[in-house]
Amino acid sequence: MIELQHVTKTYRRRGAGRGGPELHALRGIDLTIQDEEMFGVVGESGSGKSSLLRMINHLEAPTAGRVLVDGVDLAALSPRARRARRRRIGMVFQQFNLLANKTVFDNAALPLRLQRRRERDRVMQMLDFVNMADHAHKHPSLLSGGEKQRVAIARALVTEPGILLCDEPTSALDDHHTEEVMEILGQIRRELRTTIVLVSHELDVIKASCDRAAVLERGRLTAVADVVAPPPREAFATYAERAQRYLA
Ligand SMILES: Nc1ncnc2c1ncn2[C@@H]1O[C@H](COP(=O)(O)OP(=O)(O)OP(=O)(O)O)[C@@H](O)[C@H]1O
Repeated sequence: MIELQHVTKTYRRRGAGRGGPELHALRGIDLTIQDEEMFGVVGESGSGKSSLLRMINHLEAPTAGRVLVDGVDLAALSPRARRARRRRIGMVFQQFNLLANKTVFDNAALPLRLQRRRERDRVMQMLDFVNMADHAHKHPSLLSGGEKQRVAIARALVTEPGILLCDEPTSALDDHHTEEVMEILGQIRRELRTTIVLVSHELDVIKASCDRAAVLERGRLTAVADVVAPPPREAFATYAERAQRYLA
């Protein structure tokens, strides 16, 4: 379970020195995310979505309030214990953040290598899970955006995290690759029983995948909505066919 208890995050405005004006990115957020939920976070640009996500793995520390993950406050741990806990939380980003000079395999293996673990089977298993095992020897420059994101997901999962944080994972992708990535996130949740927190400004993506979603406005939590799934979409053979039907 993830609990945010009256979390506030204040930044010094970019370029402002000490004593300069402050920017309130999050204001008094109270929020509980249950195990195995697919939980959305929506809001306009600058509303605090990424800041909220980065609180959960303590990439950012709250200015006030507490963040508990399975009852543990990461801020109260030693740096070493915090690092160990953080490994139980995976993260994927809009821009994939793959290393260009490493193969798909080496990119996916990176979190294990950092722990001096060589578990080839585990890496291949995760690449297989995201349907990228056949591309293991390739470099990222040869992959489509959707394929890159699938490798980034395999990398995030390789240490078997109980929580996966996704920061705009489909925002750089076209519709087809967005569906592919969202299908995989659904599969992760169903088969690996991972709790997923999904930040997106794309309401369609949240509606199609999440159980509940937090709505942020200028750093405040304005609602936590129970998401009602949309009616099944018509299946179209091609993007062109769908575009024609949608636009007409
Ligand atoms: N490290 C930082 N230093 C100063 N200000 C920051 C920092 N990180 C975020 N901010 C500011 O905090 C506010 C919230 O930013 P955040 O990135 O959390 O919002 P967001 O909803 O994820 O936006 P976007 O969708 O554009 O990524 C913004 O005004 C942003 O400029």
